[in-house]
Amino acid sequence: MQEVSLLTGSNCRAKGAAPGFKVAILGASGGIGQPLALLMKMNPLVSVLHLYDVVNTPGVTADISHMNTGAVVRGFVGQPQLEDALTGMDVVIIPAGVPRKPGMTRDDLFNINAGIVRILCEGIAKCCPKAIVNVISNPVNSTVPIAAEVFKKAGTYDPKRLLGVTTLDVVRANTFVGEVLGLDPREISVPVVGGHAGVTILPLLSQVNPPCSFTSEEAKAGAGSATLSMAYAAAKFADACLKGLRGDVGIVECSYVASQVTELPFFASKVRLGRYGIEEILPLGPLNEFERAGLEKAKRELAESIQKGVSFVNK
Ligand SMILES: NC(=O)c1ccc[n+]([C@@H]2O[C@H](COP(=O)([O-])OP(=O)(O)OC[C@H]3O[C@@H](n4cnc5c(N)ncnc54)[C@H](O)[C@@H]3O)[C@@H](O)[C@H]2O)c1
Ligand SMILES: O=C(O)C[C@H](O)C(=O)O
Repeated sequence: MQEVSLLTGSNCRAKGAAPGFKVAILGASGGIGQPLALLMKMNPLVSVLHLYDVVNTPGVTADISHMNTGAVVRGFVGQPQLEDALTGMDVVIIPAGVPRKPGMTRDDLFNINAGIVRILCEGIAKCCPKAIVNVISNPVNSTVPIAAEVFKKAGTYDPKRLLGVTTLDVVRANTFVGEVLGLDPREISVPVVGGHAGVTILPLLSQVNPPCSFTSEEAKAGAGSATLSMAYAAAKFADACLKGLRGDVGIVECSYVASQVTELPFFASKVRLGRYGIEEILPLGPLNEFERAGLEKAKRELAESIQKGVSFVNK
């Protein structure tokens, strides 16, 4: 038996796909990309899963492809294969780029990740301009505006289809609130608005469902870098996008999107997803005094991060 050869084939079977959507993960060999690939291979709404990275996708693809779920998996490695990875995709998820090390801010990643996101989005504009794009790469507050500018330049920009993934903030907030209240985190729904960095992450604890109250000490949420919980959050968000595409009703998630909820061009808040991406951006709702002060701080930092992203593409 040649056991070794089982994991060395590059692409797997190209037929027998279940009906469903075509999803690409760009950065699929990374700390987020690999578990995200696993979770998307398990999603019954996915018929074809393309795994793209600049390294290691043949092995990851062969490994994931052995899961006997409906999605057909294909691997693509290196920029010459980017176009094939993207052609025909309904949803593209981008966790490509460097993560931060201790002591760094998410903005410290800008210099490397801005260029990576630009190249990938140029590929999307060319090969699957109608795809729903989920941006995970940090700093999300700038990489989403970068993606928008790239799509504008290519003439393909549709703000309804570009979404920054902030689900991890919601997932964390639900977990922390559940722990404090001694409730099942699946029953908790904390809207987290603003953006995805430092003071721009604004959990609206006054709107927690079921209603509850916190002391200011309890309300200090923690933070940290993540791969596995991020993969879970990204898979949850992508699943919501796919359910929207399928036509399910009442699909609402927080996301960092082109927005008129504030005077800023981008802002994270609850959005309703549908067949064409974002169908409605929901208002912020009533904020308490603490949250109103937080919102002002968040907006100041967000304005700079957005401008930095826009200038990067237009310099
Ligand atoms: N939005 C969020 O909530 C959130 C949460 C966690 C991490 N992140 C961000 O996600 C990104 C990835 O994190 P990670 O821990 O998976 O990092 P990682 O280094 O483990 O993986 C990144 C992958 O991207 C690949 N890559 C690099 N350049 C590429 C290119 N040009 N095209 C395609 N792939 C390329 C790398 O080869 C690597 O496999 C980081 O920027 C991190 O800060 C965002
Ligand atoms: O903190 C990071 O740099 C990664 C990610 O944005 C997170 O919130 O865990």
